[in-house]
Amino acid sequence: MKKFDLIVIGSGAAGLTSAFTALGFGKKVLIIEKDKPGGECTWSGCVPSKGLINQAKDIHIAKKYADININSAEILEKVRATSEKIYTHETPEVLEKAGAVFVQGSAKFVSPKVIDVNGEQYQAKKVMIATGSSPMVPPIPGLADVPYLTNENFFQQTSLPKSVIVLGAGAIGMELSQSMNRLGVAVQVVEMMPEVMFREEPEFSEIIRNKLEQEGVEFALGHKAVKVEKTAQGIRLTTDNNGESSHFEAETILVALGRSPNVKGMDLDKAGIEVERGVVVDEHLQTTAKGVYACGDVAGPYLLSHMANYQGKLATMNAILPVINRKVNYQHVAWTTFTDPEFARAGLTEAEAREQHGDSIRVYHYDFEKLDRAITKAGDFGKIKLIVNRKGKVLGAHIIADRAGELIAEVQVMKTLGLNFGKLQSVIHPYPTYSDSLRQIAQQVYLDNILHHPVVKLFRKS
Ligand SMILES: Cc1cc2nc3c(=O)[nH]c(=O)nc-3n(C[C@H](O)[C@H](O)[C@H](O)COP(=O)(O)OP(=O)(O)OC[C@H]3O[C@@H](n4cnc5c(N)ncnc54)[C@H](O)[C@@H]3O)c2cc1C
Ligand SMILES: NC(=O)c1ccc[n+]([C@@H]2O[C@H](COP(=O)([O-])OP(=O)(O)OC[C@H]3O[C@@H](n4cnc5c(N)ncnc54)[C@H](O)[C@@H]3O)[C@@H](O)[C@H]2O)c1
Repeated sequence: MKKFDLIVIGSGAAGLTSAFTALGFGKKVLIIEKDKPGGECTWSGCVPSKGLINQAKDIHIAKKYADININSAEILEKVRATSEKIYTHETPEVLEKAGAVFVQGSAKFVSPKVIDVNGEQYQAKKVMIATGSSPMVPPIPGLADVPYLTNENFFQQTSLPKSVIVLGAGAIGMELSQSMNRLGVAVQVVEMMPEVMFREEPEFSEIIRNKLEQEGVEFALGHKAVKVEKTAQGIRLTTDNNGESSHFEAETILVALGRSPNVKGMDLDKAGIEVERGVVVDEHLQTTAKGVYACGDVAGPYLLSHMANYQGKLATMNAILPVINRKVNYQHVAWTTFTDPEFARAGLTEAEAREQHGDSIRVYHYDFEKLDRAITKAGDFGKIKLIVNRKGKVLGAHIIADRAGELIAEVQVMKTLGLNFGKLQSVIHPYPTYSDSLRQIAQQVYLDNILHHPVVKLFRKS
């Protein structure tokens, strides 16, 4: 039986980070992958979705100036070419050149440290589960009998449909709905919650929905999908809205209702590895089997590429260098939804901040109507909400703006390093820039820090 320091199962964002971390420490690493390396991010997630979003944005702008003939077959070809380009950094040859052994096939546990692939067994001192997640397809009557889309087959289509029902107004539903609509597809979004992106700052979710509605995306909120039928033209969806039935028709349906961890067929029970919402891990990312770790979507709780990287590195260090044994820390998590405008977030919503810190929090609202850079580009829209504690340290930030994903990074630095946001007022920002908005908010935080200082308060009272 071939022996390794670390066996990594899965080579998406989490598995690749894990493998490269261990290789960096000179460890003998086996990567087992049932498909091509790269995982969801490269083939059916971040990369192709952003490829589509960017092309749809270009076309949306161009349509203001000219009649554009949209060829969705060509657009999807370009999207796939982008994935192939990223893949050139992740091929089995690249992985083997970096020192890993790559085996193609589905991994199954024989015992905690022995893995079977295609009938051959491999042993390791430590094992990393990084098998990702798959679209969650609930047992809605009739759904299994119609040819539905998920992120897994969406980017493989030869062309876009004329009309689509998008089930779910989460990150996938919102990003793909806007892009498809901009590319000429009639889009109806069906969401069971009363607002889109229900985990986000509510007033910001509403803004982003209004933006998509203005462009022509239709929303049915508070509608739970209950039945799907095939029709001559495509499909018919029945929903339940507080006991009332409604019907929606379209050529096809896209299911974007959340994710399930990829654990089927892995015989995790033979290794004593427990699964609940994902593979159960402790604060060191070790599973219920000693020496077996898990990272990325299969473990959760944040199903994001950068969190897969973060966890992949931490879990691997804990596995191969046990003296380190760091605890996972989710205090400073940020993400961006790549609608146009983008919607970025770091930390708590206002309600969460109030619940945890009481009414001592301070909330700042900033509108790009005040920002010279935005004024120079007519109609440039942007809003920022910043929540700080009584000391001026960031608890949460929410930004809707062009390139909000870049802007949030500056807030994220202040937040993660525990810096008083008011200090940013003394940092020279180029003019005219979007990031100058953050300096302007910092100016206000700085002044309020002074006004809220106990000594100043005393003087102001007297
Ligand atoms: C449409 C869409 C857009 C997204 N956009 C973003 C974004 O903009 N930003 C962001 O941060 N996140 C985004 N995400 C989420 C991101 O794609 C995932 O969080 C990330 O890819 C998870 O990485 P992973 O390594 O955990 O899993 P995966 O990338 O799924 O990798 C798991 C790998 O394991 C392999 N595997 C599974 N089972 C086995 C087995 N038994 N044996 C061997 N191999 C196996 C799979 O083939 C796969 O290659 C998006 C997701 C979707 C669906
Ligand atoms: N830009 C990004 O970072 C990005 C982009 C896309 C996806 N992702 C990741 O992928 C994950 C999965 O995305 P997703 O959009 O599939 O899931 P999600 O959990 O974000 O959204 C699913 C939505 O479906 C709704 N829903 C569930 N059952 C329903 C039913 N029967 N009828 C109507 N609505 C129903 C839910 O209320 C929810 O709003 C996200 O959690 C995110 O972490 C990230």
